[in-house]
Amino acid sequence: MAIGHGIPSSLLDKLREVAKQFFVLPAEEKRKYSRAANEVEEYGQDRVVSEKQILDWSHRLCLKVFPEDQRRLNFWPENPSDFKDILHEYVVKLKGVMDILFKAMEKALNLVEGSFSSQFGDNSLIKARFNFYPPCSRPDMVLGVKAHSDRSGTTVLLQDDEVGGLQIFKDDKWINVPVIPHALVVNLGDQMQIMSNGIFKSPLHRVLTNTDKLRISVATFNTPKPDKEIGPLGQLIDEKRPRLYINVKNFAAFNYECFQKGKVALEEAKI
Ligand SMILES: O=C(O)CCC(=O)C(=O)O
Ligand SMILES: [Fe+2]
Repeated sequence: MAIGHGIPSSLLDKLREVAKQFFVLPAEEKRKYSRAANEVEEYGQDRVVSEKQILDWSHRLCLKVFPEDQRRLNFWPENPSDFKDILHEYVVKLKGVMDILFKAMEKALNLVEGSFSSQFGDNSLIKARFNFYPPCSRPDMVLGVKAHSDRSGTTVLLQDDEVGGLQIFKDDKWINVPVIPHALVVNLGDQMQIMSNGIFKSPLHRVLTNTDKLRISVATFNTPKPDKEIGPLGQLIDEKRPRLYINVKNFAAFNYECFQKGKVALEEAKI
């Protein structure tokens, strides 16, 4: 949980506000931003891959924000009119926070500066995902997001300022993540677990639904460029800590392949 990250509270409030304004628009209006069936970006629900699948109780708007020239601006909401500017301002500031995070993680493990960030490449891929969880009459039956670990390198999450629901799995228990309105939740993803040779963990987490309140969150994922091969840093491999993972390119595709076979990517990447 990061406070003192330097992003003004007023900007975080505005981001949540425009997200809410978009989400409460009529379905017709939101459908303009719907993704194509084979895409994961833009507006929609879980991708349906099987008839037996239980869908998450959420809608999502997923937008590529960096590299800037890869933005698909026609999918960035026109309504509310300040959505685009506020998202841009937020992600520019957040990128700065992400760069500081790399330095802090490198320092924590006594690594040469740039060890992690160079594996991401000069123009790493950053996506913002707006999660909207409508009130749910049967919170005992369905989750807002099923248990998962993030496929990213690093994730920074802006939670709802009032409504909790996020839990992480630690010591065999689900633990509530507290709601601190202007804090950012830093969550490391699978690729950081691999790069750190298992020292940093990519935790399992999930989101509960609730009966009477809408919840909003904005998750921003920083991912190495797909053509970059990532793997455990040489500086973190020695006799006491042998290499735990193979090198992987395009982890998103690797993950999807594993998922199709009913396997877990982090397990498949183990030596
Ligand atoms: O809504 C949240 O608090 C978490 C969402 C999440 O885990 C995700 O988008 O990967
Ligand atoms: Fe997540």
